[in-house]
Amino acid sequence: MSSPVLTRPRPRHRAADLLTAYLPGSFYYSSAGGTLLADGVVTSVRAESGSRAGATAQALADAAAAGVPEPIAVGAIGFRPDGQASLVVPAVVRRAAPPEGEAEPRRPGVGPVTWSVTPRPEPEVYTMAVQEALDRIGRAELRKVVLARALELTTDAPVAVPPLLARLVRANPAAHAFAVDVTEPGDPATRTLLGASPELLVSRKGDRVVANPLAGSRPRVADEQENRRLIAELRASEKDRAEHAHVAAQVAEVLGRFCSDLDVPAEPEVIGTPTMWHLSSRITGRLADAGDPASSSLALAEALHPTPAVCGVPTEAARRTIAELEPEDRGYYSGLVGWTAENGDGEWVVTIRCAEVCDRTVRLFAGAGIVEGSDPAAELAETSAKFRTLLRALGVPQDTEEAA
Ligand SMILES: C=C(O[C@@H]1C=C(C(=O)O)C=C[C@H]1O)C(=O)O
Repeated sequence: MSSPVLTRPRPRHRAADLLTAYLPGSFYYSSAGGTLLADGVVTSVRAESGSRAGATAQALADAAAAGVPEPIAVGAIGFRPDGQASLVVPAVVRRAAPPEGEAEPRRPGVGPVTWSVTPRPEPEVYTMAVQEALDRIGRAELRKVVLARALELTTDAPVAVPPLLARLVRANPAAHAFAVDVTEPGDPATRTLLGASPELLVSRKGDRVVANPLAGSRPRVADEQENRRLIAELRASEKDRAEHAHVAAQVAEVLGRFCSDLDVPAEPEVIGTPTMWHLSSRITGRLADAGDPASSSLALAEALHPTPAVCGVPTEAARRTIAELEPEDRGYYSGLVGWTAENGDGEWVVTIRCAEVCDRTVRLFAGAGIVEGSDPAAELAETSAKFRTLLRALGVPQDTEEAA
């Protein structure tokens, strides 16, 4: 560890100022709970998969012993257990209230930019994979699997991340917006993972925990009457309710191991983002032993990951199916991103509606849950709709969007 860092007593900042102050290399996170901007590195947490919560707790204890006041760890963990992670104890942490859509600073737009878009794999290959997954579900090899696909966008100049992040936050201040430095050796420039996730994996404050799994979706359209029809259809759809029930049941089962009280809604509700409608279950609980390191926010997040919102049921069969049917490695997509404090409090979200930006290239991922009754063409359309969160922030024209 490097020498202790001097931090002044924490001033209150304006959310808009923290967004303006963000530069690639920093960690930004905002949600309805507040805004956080973290800079500098006291320690990088190095840990093998599965033990990241333990290594992070150790790094936080070391930082506190070295004089860092109220240290936190921030970062992202990839989808695969043996995949990458980027977790640090930052030197300076600034916090502010939640972002407000109106009051955001005016930042220059991203465009006009010409993008070349490459779907990976081709849409027909994706629908064939969905059909293969349906065949496996039909043979009872598994009950649910989430299949994802990627879009690679390239332009002729380096992509500016700060205005892109500002547009994501402005478009949906209630989303869990994030930007994380995930640069790897050999990258030609800083690599940033950024996005606006609607899905809370777990948050913890004292002995209170909240998880908000989503699954079961419809695209959101411009016409309000059609939106009302889509919401009613989603609420009534047996297929979507089954897809959602898998996720809510697994999240409740895992949290139940740590909680003395757990409140699981009997029925999902429908929530909206600017681009999608989702079935949602807000699950709340009280930890049996908040002082147990196994109940820190990151330990809970690792225990929950991967939920069937991004993997499937049973988990191992779904993992194998994903490895066999998805040609692209997911990297950080469908992992977790967030922060954890020394006392165990923190907030982690599912890394979706996101992209990795490096130099002139942007890589987007989106997935859809496949269960008995899924239609390959509808699942392809669902992934296209999910790409829109990022495509709109990038200013990609509608016709290019439709081609995706
Ligand atoms: C996998 C994604 O989203 C997840 C899958 C959903 C679904 O299949 O209905 C809905 C919300 C998310 O839990 C994604 O956005 O890439």
